[in-house]
Amino acid sequence: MNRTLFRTRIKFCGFTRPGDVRLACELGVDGIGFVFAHKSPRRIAPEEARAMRQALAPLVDAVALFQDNSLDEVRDVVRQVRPSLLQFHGTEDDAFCRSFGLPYLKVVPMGEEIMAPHYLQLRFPGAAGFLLDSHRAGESGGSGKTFDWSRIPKDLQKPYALAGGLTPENAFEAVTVATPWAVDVSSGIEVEPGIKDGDKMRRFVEEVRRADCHTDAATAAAC
Ligand SMILES: O=C(O)c1ccccc1N[C@@H]1O[C@H](COP(=O)(O)O)[C@@H](O)[C@H]1O
Repeated sequence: MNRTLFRTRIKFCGFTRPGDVRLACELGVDGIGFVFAHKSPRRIAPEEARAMRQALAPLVDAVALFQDNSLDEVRDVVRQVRPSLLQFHGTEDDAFCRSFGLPYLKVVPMGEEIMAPHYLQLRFPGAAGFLLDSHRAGESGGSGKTFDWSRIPKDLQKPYALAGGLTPENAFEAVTVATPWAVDVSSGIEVEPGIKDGDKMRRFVEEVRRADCHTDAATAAAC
């Protein structure tokens, strides 16, 4: 991909407080994630997410994150929260993921041997993109652990978001090494699960933008 003028998209995930959502939007984040996965310490009720959605700035995606939630649970979130993007971390198949009529990201667990890219494409033809996270299939995401970025297949046929253990300290390297479409972070910008740290959020965005200027000589000249 020609990365001149390219800007790595940033998603911050696992919000529980409207003030954190407002600050993330002011920092220029592209997506705000709300977690509905049962095992997560960041899990919120649809009613809470609905209230927090009001804090989103225009043109910022509200992302609803699930991990093997039931059809009715996802439907209820879609109805109440009106997310613009869904993110599935579990064993959901393409038919399930696309049945809500919204674009979705399917998580690829990088904690084990991954499917060949052409097979991923065949399994999830309806996915808007993939999200590469460090856990193994069946384990929870949001682990705060990185994986070996050199294992990312070169020929993924859709845009991908890089996740797993990203922090302000490694965001620059992550973007320059992996050149993802987007980065997604939860624990690396927190004081504790669900409680975001304003300074970490700001430094994370700064580091991604610094990397965007660095990855292409022409872009660097413009930055
Ligand atoms: O954030 C969670 O609690 C969570 C729970 C279940 C599945 C995914 C979860 N979060 C996602 O996990 C990755 C990486 O998170 P981290 O930065 O390593 O903490 C990211 O996509 C989160 O959206």
